[in-house]
Amino acid sequence: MRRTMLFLPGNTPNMLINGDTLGADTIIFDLEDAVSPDEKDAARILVRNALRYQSYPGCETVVRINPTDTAFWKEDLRAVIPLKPDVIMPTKVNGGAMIREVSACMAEVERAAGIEEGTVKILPLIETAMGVEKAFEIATADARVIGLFLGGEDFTADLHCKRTKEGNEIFYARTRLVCAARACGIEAYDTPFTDVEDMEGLEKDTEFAKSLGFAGKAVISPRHVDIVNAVFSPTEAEIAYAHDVMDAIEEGKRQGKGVISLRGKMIDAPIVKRASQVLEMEKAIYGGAQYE
Ligand SMILES: CC(C)(COP(=O)(O)OP(=O)(O)OC[C@H]1O[C@@H](n2cnc3c(N)ncnc32)[C@H](O)[C@@H]1OP(=O)(O)O)[C@@H](O)C(=O)NCCC(=O)NCCSC(=O)C[C@@](O)(CC(=O)O)C(=O)O
Ligand SMILES: [Mg+2]
Repeated sequence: MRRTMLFLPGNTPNMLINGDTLGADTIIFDLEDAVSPDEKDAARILVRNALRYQSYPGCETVVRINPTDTAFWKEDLRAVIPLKPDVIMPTKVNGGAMIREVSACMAEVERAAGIEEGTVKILPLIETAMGVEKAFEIATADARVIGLFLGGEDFTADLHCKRTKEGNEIFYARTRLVCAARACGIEAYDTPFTDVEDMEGLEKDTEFAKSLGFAGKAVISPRHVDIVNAVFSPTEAEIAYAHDVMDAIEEGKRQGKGVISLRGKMIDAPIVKRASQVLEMEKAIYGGAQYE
């Protein structure tokens, strides 16, 4: 479950220290664009120490590394992989070859550190026109890939267009990523909403991302966590309905029927599939059935 993925700039110790207490499902230690080139070494040491000395219970840990055309990315991997973050996020990913290159370097570091090869996963950040066009190739490039993550700011810069709150300019990229990810049985995660003060805009943007099929969204501020978590969590009514669907389908089975009706609406296999997804989320969030 990755409803919210909170970015923590790697060079800000106060943000790294309490990252897991802010309610996000995932925290992303950033060594890339939130860190200026002359702070890269310091940030790498800080993130390494955070992974070594802090524990982040209940939070997935991701490290966002620098692009493969920089002098930094291999150093990033050598510094953090021995501390076993859950996931590495390569940046400006524009094809499957880049993922294989990162994965090969990760394997080298894993072997040297005595860690089973393949332990640390990959969540590619797709934020170029080429990356969007090659989304499926990226998703299938390596067994470590666990999802696709859209970066709207760099993507619109690459398109030479303005990023707007309405998001028409990223609509194609959003749907393309969701479709490529789901075609491979993995999930897509949406770009952050960058206006820290606009909670109404955040909620609208998050609702829209969810309606397209995204499983979660990045956030840059702890103030955004509750809204994004709420949007990506099933409501009480959705959970109650999912239980009713399961009860109804069981009753239908007893009566030898594949299709039944619940409060005047047809219930068949896709509806049952969606209901079971809601119940899985209920279990993941509440540790069991919350409403029966
Ligand atoms: C935005 C802002 C400067 C606002 O600052 P403000 O000072 O106004 O925030 P306030 O709300 O006043 O802070 C109140 C208290 O919360 C603490 N606090 C704030 N943020 C926190 C946080 N993230 N984690 C933990 N703690 C936090 C703060 O330390 C303070 O604590 P305290 O002093 O104790 O009261 C700040 O949030 C921030 O730096 N965010 C992270 C930015 C970042 O990582 N960007 C890179 C990743 S995105 C990216 O790269 C996108 C992409 O890759 C993809 C694409 O393409 O889309 C691209 O290409 O663009
Ligand atoms: Mg970016």
